[in-house]
Amino acid sequence: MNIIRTVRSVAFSSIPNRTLSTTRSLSTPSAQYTAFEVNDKTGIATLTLNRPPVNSLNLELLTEMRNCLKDAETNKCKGLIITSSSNSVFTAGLDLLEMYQPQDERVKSFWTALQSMWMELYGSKIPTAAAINGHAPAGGCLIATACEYRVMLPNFTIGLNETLIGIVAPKWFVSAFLNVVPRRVAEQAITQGKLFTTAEAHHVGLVDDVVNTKEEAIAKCEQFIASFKNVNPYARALTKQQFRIKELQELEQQREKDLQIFLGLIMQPSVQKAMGIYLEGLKKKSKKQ
Ligand SMILES: CCCCCCCC/C=C\C/C=C/C(=O)SCCNC(=O)CCNC(=O)[C@H](O)C(C)(C)COP(=O)(O)OP(=O)(O)OC[C@H]1O[C@@H](n2cnc3c(N)ncnc32)[C@H](O)[C@@H]1OP(=O)(O)O
Repeated sequence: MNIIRTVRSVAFSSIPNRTLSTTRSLSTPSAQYTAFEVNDKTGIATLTLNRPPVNSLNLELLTEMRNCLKDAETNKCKGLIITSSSNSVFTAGLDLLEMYQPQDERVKSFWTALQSMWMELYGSKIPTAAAINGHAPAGGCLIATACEYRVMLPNFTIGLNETLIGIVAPKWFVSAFLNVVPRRVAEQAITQGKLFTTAEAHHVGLVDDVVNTKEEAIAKCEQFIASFKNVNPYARALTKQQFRIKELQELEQQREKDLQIFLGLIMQPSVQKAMGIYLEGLKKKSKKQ
């Protein structure tokens, strides 16, 4: 597969209009798990998650994502689309191997990188959209709900399934979910660890649209971003901020406490045991396929 490397530090305004090739991707040697392209004509950036087999979010992928998000904003892109290079998985959520029998310093960096990536995405000044072209459990759902718009392909699943693994979705995972579905639906689903099918997710409003192909999904995201073309970007950003500032400030002020709560929970022997069993189940299933 062709891996497109991350574009860094390229002012969108400095990219000339070209008729033949309409996307630009510059490479940086450190981008391993993401492709980041800016469409010369539309100014829309696409961040493609590319960590086979399931785009599980490890420290390095989270760090790359955050860098791409910062670049998109710094370079004044018109909007940002997140999608996956896989045909069946948007992202399998957090890499369980980062949390199972972890090394002390690494697991702290991992959680801190997740907090930073989420704050960057949730608080992004530019319009953000998720083209969900595969399963999006837990951390996958977190990324989708941090965006302003979601479109999903049929017959996949999305939701916060943490309780099924014996862990707890932190408050900021839940608050973003609550932005898009009614409280009653959210409470029931998250306590059950429910993974919604695409059709169910659409029915409850967890995703805005359903389309059949990745290309259509990207086109829908582009339409959503283009819907702001007559809106002043500064006014838009400040208005968005009013909706999101509370969750952002809450996490910013409590980052260390949030980290300690996370460590306290995942380091419990019963949680480690449950995670080990869950991982074993995934591996057995994967071998059978
Ligand atoms: C009071 C407040 C307290 C707050 C405390 C906070 C604590 C909260 C902590 C964490 C929050 C957690 C968030 C998460 O995101 S946890 C991850 C949840 N993800 C999942 O449950 C998804 C698991 N995966 C799947 O269901 C499937 O893999 C799939 C549907 C995504 C894709 O299926 P398929 O294409 O059939 O792939 P395989 O299942 O065969 O998997 C291939 C390969 O990948 C491994 N794998 C899958 N998912 C993960 C993962 N999330 N992490 C690591 N590895 C994963 C799988 O084991 C296979 O490996 P292989 O056998 O070695 O090939």
